[in-house]
Amino acid sequence: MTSATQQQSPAPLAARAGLLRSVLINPLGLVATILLSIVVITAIFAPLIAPFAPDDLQIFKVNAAPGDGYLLGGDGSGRDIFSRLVYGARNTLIGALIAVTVAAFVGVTAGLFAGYFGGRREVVMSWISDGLMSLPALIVLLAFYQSLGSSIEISMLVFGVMLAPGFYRLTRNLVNGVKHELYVDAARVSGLSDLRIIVRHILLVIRAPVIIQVSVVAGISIVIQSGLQFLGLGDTSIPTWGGMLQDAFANMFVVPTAILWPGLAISVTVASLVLLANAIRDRLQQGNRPAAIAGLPEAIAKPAAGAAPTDKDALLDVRDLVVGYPDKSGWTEVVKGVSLTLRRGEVLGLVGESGSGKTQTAFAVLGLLSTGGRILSGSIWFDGRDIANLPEEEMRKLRGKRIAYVPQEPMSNLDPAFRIGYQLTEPMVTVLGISRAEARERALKLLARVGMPNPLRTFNAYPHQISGGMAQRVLIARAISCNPDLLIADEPTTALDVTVQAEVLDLLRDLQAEMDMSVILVTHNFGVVADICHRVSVMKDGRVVETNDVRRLFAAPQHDYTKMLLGAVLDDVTPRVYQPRSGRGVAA
Ligand SMILES: Nc1ncnc2c1ncn2[C@@H]1O[C@H](COP(=O)(O)OP(=O)(O)OP(=O)(O)O)[C@@H](O)[C@H]1O
Repeated sequence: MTSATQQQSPAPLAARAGLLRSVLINPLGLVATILLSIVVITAIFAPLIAPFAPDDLQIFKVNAAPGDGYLLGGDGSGRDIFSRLVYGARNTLIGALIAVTVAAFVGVTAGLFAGYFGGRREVVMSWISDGLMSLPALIVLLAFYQSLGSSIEISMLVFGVMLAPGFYRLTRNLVNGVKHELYVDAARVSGLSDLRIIVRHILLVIRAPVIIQVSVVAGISIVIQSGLQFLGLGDTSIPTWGGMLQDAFANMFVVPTAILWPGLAISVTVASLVLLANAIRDRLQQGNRPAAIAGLPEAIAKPAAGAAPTDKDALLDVRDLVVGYPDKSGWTEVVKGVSLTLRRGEVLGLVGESGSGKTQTAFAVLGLLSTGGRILSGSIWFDGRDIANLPEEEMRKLRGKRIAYVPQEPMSNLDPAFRIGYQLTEPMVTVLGISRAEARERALKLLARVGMPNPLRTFNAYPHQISGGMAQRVLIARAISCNPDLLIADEPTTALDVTVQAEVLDLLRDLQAEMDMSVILVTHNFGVVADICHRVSVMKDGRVVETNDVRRLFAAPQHDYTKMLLGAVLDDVTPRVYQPRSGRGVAA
């Protein structure tokens, strides 16, 4: 299934290509990119742009005013400030580039290997990193300056090593977060070498925060480098922004404006680097939403509300629901005009082959479509109110309290950091507004009700201390804890073994009858449908091809696709047909 809880896999190539475009759509990102491009182009083409050589002295132009032969005026030695600024960009950027390259190369390489292999390698590298971090960088730079001379390149090289621990820690933590992902295990199983896994599967996934760090560290390097040069610690024969600041400062009372230009160049460059980092971060926080969304016409996303259903017994009435995701050419419809009705106390099975749109229909009702997904048209009437495209704040009030959800993967839906008890009581305290003590009492009763042999032990356990079947029971307990009117269960037994599947289905059936809940059960298993559902809708290619009572559907399927599905299943399996407790169900 395609669900919000599915394992994340590396971003697709299209999304990666979209990063630059999305950064440029962000106004701050665009401004930062333009400014940085100007600085970089200036640095690269300095000899073509600068009208004079940086050390060209003209005795008559000492402290010349702007425009008097020199665009930005002359400095105290009669050199062109503009030309020195242009060449200064080149030297300053080279210094920053050295520091960033060394820091990123050393830090990221060490972080990748320490994070991936762990053990003693990680311990030793972490010691070195901690040791470097404990040194005062400026003092170390001054010491190196004393022993190795005035080369700013060497200073920046040393500074790069001092900055490497920042990259190391970031990379190591990121690698620790992804190295146990299933796709990394799959790469290992398929026989790829560690080096190839690190480069192809890990570095690629963690690259974004590293890029942000590069941007920030480049800014810091420019500031530190300029600071050192301002203090006179650098080769004064080379034009740099820091060196120009020093010259202008010494001459400040004669030409006060001269300090403005290098100051402005440093500030604009550093600010652009920081803004660029922010724009990348903003983009990453949005997820992989394609840039195409922003350009799509709003009108397409407005659903037609239609009239409210007249059947008072209908709790949910989905009409002509169309769900789409943006792609390069517009919208791809994954649900294409689905209509469903669910009466109070009824269990409706939603069946169909993989990719037929069952989960997307269920998620549209829950208001939980993945990033970019929209209800393009149609309506979802829930208890007399159209909830299609309801604001998230309103939807949140419904979810949990009136509409609950049981997912397919129980383990990945429990937070490993919190005890089961907390995860059960939290929604009750928030949604029902009851006290913690009351919620605890209810949670223990619920755990007993869903068949936990020792409710108190489960209440105090962490998710890793219980089995998959127990976790699914916990999630069912959590889903029903606020007495919802509608329960949406998305293949709730698929991840469980066969005996546990039957127990969980029995539990769901009993709870549904006890609480007279309406249930939508998403499944591709006709055995499950026969076991628990009153009615069933069969989906194919985003459409409902047939809706019928379970018995009638099994006895006389109308649509060829239903016949084909049933033919495929019933060859081998005899389903347990549901014995209803209320009059609404299907007679066996
Ligand atoms: N985030 C998404 N972006 C684009 N398309 C998506 C997205 N999520 C799902 N789809 C597409 O929607 C279609 C329906 O998916 P859905 O998850 O509803 O299928 P399903 O019937 O529940 O399948 P399964 O039984 O395998 O869970 C599929 O073609 C899928 O590729």
